[in-house]
Amino acid sequence: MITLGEYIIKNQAEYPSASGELSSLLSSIRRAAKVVNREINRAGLVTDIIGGSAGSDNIQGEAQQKLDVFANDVFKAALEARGEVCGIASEEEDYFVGFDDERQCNAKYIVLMDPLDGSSNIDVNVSVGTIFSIYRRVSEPGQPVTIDDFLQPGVNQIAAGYVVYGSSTMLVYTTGNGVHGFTYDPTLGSFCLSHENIRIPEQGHIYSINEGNYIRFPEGVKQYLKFCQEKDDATRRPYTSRYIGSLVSDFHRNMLKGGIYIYPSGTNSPNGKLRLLYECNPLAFMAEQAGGKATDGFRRIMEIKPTELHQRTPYFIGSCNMVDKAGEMMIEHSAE
Ligand SMILES: O=P(O)(O)OC[C@H]1O[C@](O)(COP(=O)(O)O)[C@@H](O)[C@@H]1O
Ligand SMILES: [Mg+2]
Ligand SMILES: [Mg+2]
Repeated sequence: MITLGEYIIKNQAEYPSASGELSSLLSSIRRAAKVVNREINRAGLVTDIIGGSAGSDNIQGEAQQKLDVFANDVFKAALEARGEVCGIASEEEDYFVGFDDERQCNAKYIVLMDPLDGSSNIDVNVSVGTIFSIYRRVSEPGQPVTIDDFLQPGVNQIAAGYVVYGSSTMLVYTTGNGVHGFTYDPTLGSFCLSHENIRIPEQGHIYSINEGNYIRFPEGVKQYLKFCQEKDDATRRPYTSRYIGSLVSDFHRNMLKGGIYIYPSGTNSPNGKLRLLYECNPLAFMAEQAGGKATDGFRRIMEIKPTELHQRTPYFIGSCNMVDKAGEMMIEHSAE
C-alpha cells in the first residue's frame, strides 16, 4: 500500500528539474484535509466550529456554515505556513489574500479553493467536499500578488483536486499526468492509493441536475432531459437520475461510473450558480485528464478567460459523449 506522501515523492523523482515546492504544497493540503475530516466526522454535534450557521454571509450573499469558515481557516493557515504559496483566493474570502512574509513573497504558486463544497448537506450527514486549483503566479517573485495572478484561464492550472468527505474520505488530484485517488485509512492516519489513473467512461447512464429548477432551464437542457428520460433499450435509456446536491460528490460518482452533471443557467440566474475559478476549472481539469469533458454548454470551460474572482458559469461536466450530446441540443435550441 503506497501512501499519498510516498506517491508525491515518487512522482517528483520522475522530474529531475522539480524543486519539490509543488510536492510540499500538496502535502500541506493533505494535512489540512485530515484536520477538516476530523471535524466533519463529528458534524451533527454542535460546537464552536461545527453544527449550524456561522451567523455571517460570504461576498456572494450566501449564509456561511461554521464548517465553511473552519475549513477556510484550516486550509488557509496550512498553505500560508508551508511557504510555497504567495496568495490564495477562496469562496469564503471577499478578495484574494496575498501572503507577505519574505519566503512567501518569493513563492511561485497561488491556490484557489472552495473550502467546503455542498454546505447545505453538512448538518444532514450527506457527503461534502473541498476543491482546490493551483497555478504558477504571473507576477514577479518578490512582488505582491495581483488580481491577474488569479484571473488565469483553467488551461494554465498546474494541479487541481478535491477531497470528498463521504462514507470514506478520499483525496483525488491531478498534476497533468492522469487522475489519482487516495482513500483515508484512519487506522494508519494516512491517505492510501486506491484509485490510480481514473478514467471516466465515455458513455454513462446517470444524469445529475436539480430538476426543481426545470421551468427556468434553457430549452436545450429541457430537450436533453427529455432525451435522458426517453425509453430506448439500445442506449440503456432512460438514464438514472442521481443528485446529491454536493458538486464534488456528484462529480466523483459520475467520474467513477460515467454520467453527466449539469448546473445550467436559469431565467433567474443567467450564469448559473457554480463558480468558474474554484469549482468549475479544477473539476474540468480533472475531467479532461480522466478522458471526460467540461463546458458551459457551448465553450470549453478551461478556455474561458476569467474577469472576476467569484464569477459564475453554466456547467456541463462528465462523460464526453454525454457532454457532447447535451452541447448539440444547446446549440440546436439556442434561439428558443
Ligand atoms: O441546491 P442547488 O441549487 O441544487 O445547488 C447545489 C450545488 O451548490 C453547491 O452546494 C455550491 O457549492 P457550495 O456549497 O460550496 O456553495 C454545490 O456543491 C452543489 O452542486
Ligand atoms: Mg461549492
Ligand atoms: Mg463552498
